[in-house]
Parts: sequence; structure tokens; C-alpha cells
Amino acid sequence: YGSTRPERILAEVKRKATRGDARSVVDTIDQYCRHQEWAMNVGDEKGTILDSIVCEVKPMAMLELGTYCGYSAVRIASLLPPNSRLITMEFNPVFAAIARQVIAWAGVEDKVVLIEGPSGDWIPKMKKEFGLTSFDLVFLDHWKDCYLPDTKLMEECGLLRTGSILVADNVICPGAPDYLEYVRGSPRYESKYFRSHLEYTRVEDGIEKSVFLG
Ligand SMILES: O=C(NC/C=C/[C@H]1O[C@@H](n2cnc3cncnc32)[C@H](O)[C@@H]1O)c1cc([N+](=O)[O-])cc(O)c1O
Ligand SMILES: [Mg+2]
Repeated sequence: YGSTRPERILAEVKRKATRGDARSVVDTIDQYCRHQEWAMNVGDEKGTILDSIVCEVKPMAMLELGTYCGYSAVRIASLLPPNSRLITMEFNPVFAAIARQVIAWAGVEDKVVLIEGPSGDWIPKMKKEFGLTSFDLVFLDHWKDCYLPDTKLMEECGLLRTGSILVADNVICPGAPDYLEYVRGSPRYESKYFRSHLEYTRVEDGIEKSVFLG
């Protein structure tokens, strides 16, 4: 009977990755998705760009929109300073259940809070639910037409402070043109494009890093 792609990715992690070793979970997923079946993880090439930004920012409070199988949650969590948290949102219960197991296998569950539900509903509740003032770093990797509305919602809910950084995957492929136009055109953002390739392919894609100026 047909398993889902995320279930096959989890099975591969349990078969090949070393329990408690986040790096081996990341490498196992990259190998599988490069050689067996493609999946929409940020991947190894764009992942190193994301890694460098996480290491530069050293966020105490980080948000990820769109957990999927948990690949980037594991990648990010393995680089977070002690006592910092990644909150990651996923509204598909099947994907959320897989991601929880991938995160646990990697041994980073104490750094990751996975919220199951739609970002649009949860963003307005973040401050109260988590005693947050603002996010130091946000990784956007969910539906591409949600990037802009969710960014505006985070602004309105006071979740961004002067210096908060937005990192958006796929700004070229599949593309997020309205988001790109907004962060590049707005005087409230200082935006920079990191050219790369769509995960596991030679197609151009890139990551946009945008600093909120307040
Ligand atoms: O479509 C892509 N990503 C969408 C990712 C979507 C993921 O975020 C969740 N989600 C969506 N809105 C949500 C709102 N709230 C919570 N989770 C949400 C979905 O349940 C899914 O797990 C994509 C596509 C390609 N591609 O080459 O086609 C490459 C990529 O790197 C991609 O990221
Ligand atoms: Mg992506």
C-alpha cells in the first residue's frame, strides 16, 4: 500500500541516520532526496546559506513557517545557542506527526516547539501563548502566497523589532513575487538576495534575507 513521501523520508532516517545526531539526519534526508526521490526541503546548498545566517544572528527566539518533514527545523536547531527556541508551524497533521519523529530522532526536541495549525491563526496568539516580545529570526518556507500576508501580520502583531531578520526560501522557484517586491521596495526593510539553486537540482533559486528596520 502506498506510503506518503514524508513517511518514506522518516523510514530512511530511522534506517540510516544515527539517533541523536542532527547532522546525520540532515545528511540522510539530503542523500535520499537527491538520489531516491525529490522533496521540498531547503536542501544542502541553500541550507548552508541558512546555517550562516543562523550562526551570525544567534537567535534566542526563532520562528519557522512550514515545518514539512522537519529537515530545516533539525538543521536550525543544531545551530541554536543554549536556552534559545525554534518555534515551527505546520498545519498538515500528517506532516506534523512525521516532523515530530524526525526532530526527536535528531535529538533536538528540547530546542524545537512544533505548533500544529495555520500560521494565520497562530501568529496573532504568539505573544500571549509564548510570552514572546519579538522574533530575532524568521524562516519563511510555507505556501509562497502566504509569505507576504504573514509578514504583514507579524508586523501588525508587533512580532518584529528593529533588527529582526526574515529569511525566505524559494523567492525565485517557485517564487514569491509579491513578497519580494514588498521587502525590496519598502523603506522598512534592508533586503539582500543570496543566489543558489532549487534543492537537489540545477534550477536557479535563492534565499532573500531582509532586515526589519522598524
Ligand atoms: O511549495 C513549496 N513549499 C510549500 C511548503 C508548505 C509546507 O508548509 C505547510 N504550510 C503551508 N502553509 C502553512 C500555514 N501554516 C502552517 N503550515 C503551513 C504545508 O502543510 C507544508 O508542509 C515548495 C515548493 C518547491 N518546488 O520546487 O515546487 C520547492 C520548495 O523549497 C518549497 O518550499
Ligand atoms: Mg522551500
